[in-house]
Amino acid sequence: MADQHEVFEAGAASLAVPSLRWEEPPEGPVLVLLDQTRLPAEEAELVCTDVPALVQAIRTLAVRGAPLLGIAGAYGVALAAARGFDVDDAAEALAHARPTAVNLGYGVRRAAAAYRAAAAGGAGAEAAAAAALAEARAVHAEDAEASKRMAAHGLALLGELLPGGGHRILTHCNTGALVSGGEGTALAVALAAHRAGDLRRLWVDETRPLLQGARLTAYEAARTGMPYTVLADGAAGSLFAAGEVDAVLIGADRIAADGAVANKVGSYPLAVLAGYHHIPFVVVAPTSTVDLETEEGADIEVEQRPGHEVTEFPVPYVRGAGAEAGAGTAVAPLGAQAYNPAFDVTPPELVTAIVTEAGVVSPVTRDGLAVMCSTSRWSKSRSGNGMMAE
Ligand SMILES: CSC[C@H]1O[C@H](OP(=O)(O)O)[C@H](O)[C@@H]1O
Repeated sequence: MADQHEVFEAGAASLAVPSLRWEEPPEGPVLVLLDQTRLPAEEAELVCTDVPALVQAIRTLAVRGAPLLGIAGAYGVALAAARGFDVDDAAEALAHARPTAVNLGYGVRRAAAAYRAAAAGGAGAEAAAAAALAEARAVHAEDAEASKRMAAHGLALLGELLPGGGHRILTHCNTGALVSGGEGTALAVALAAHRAGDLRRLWVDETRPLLQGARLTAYEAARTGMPYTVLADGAAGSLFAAGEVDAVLIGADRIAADGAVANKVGSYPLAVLAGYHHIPFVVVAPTSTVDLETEEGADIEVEQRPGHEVTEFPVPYVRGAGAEAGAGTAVAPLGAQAYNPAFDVTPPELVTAIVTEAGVVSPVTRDGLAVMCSTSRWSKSRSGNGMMAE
């Protein structure tokens, strides 16, 4: 168990244990998750033996982050198939566990399509389950490769936008290895800059209400030796005003065909601040996060989460006492109403560039995104029922 005050040796891996792994103990296959609601105080693992357990883990953000949700969803289908549960029911439950991150449905559909194709081809239950697992592993491996490519494209973009190095990067929420098959999306770019000696400061928005920044990005930054400072979300404006931010790097949960970006709530205000202060606002996401079938930002379903996440300090997320109402420490009067959207949507005109594994789109246009997605290794079928190799 890591002591959250432990100073990790510079250059350590960003995670002590993988964010997720498939295991096949004698009693049957399981999906082992690093429980992100317990970090940074505990590196606790959650063993999922069935789909309801995985759905609950997704809903409570024990496993979270768009790319990792796609990977977890694919393994969830494989788990259902391997344990003889109904794959169609499993796919439905997993795909609807959280509404905004498009990756979740994409990963589920890929594994379910592989299972169904095998079954339709005459494969028995065991072989069809193996096909679903192989597809889940492919989703996992592709995301790891995409993470490497995004880091390289993002580092090159920073070099163009900010010649001279010494970048002061502000980031929001958590977009590192905890959300990826590799080292993440936006945080992987910051880590690449750090390894290149070009990261002067990583400003880490705490990211209320669930504190993915203060808890998770700080955990990853400490482990990798990045020079980081945590700040209250409301303090970001004064950093821009003081000229202390050179670029904003964030992730995404769904990018609409027009380039509108759904990301953790608090991202849109950062985009407005960056625009006002003429600071690059860069989104880093794999093409699996681009949803060409959602025309524009207004069409993106933004997840509304329980009010107690706002009205109670998330002590459960520090002590791991669970995520239900009443488990935290009330900071608002009992019965207070709360507005708690998990995400907001940034219009394309406020986005300087979108970095994907297939390259960089800037300026952000509908055509630019469509071309980018068509050149990536996987291109979404227009029917939206999954991914097809070109
Ligand atoms: C690069 S995906 C990470 C993305 O997911 C986070 O949402 P959540 O913590 O609710 O899963 C946030 O939007 C991050 O940008």
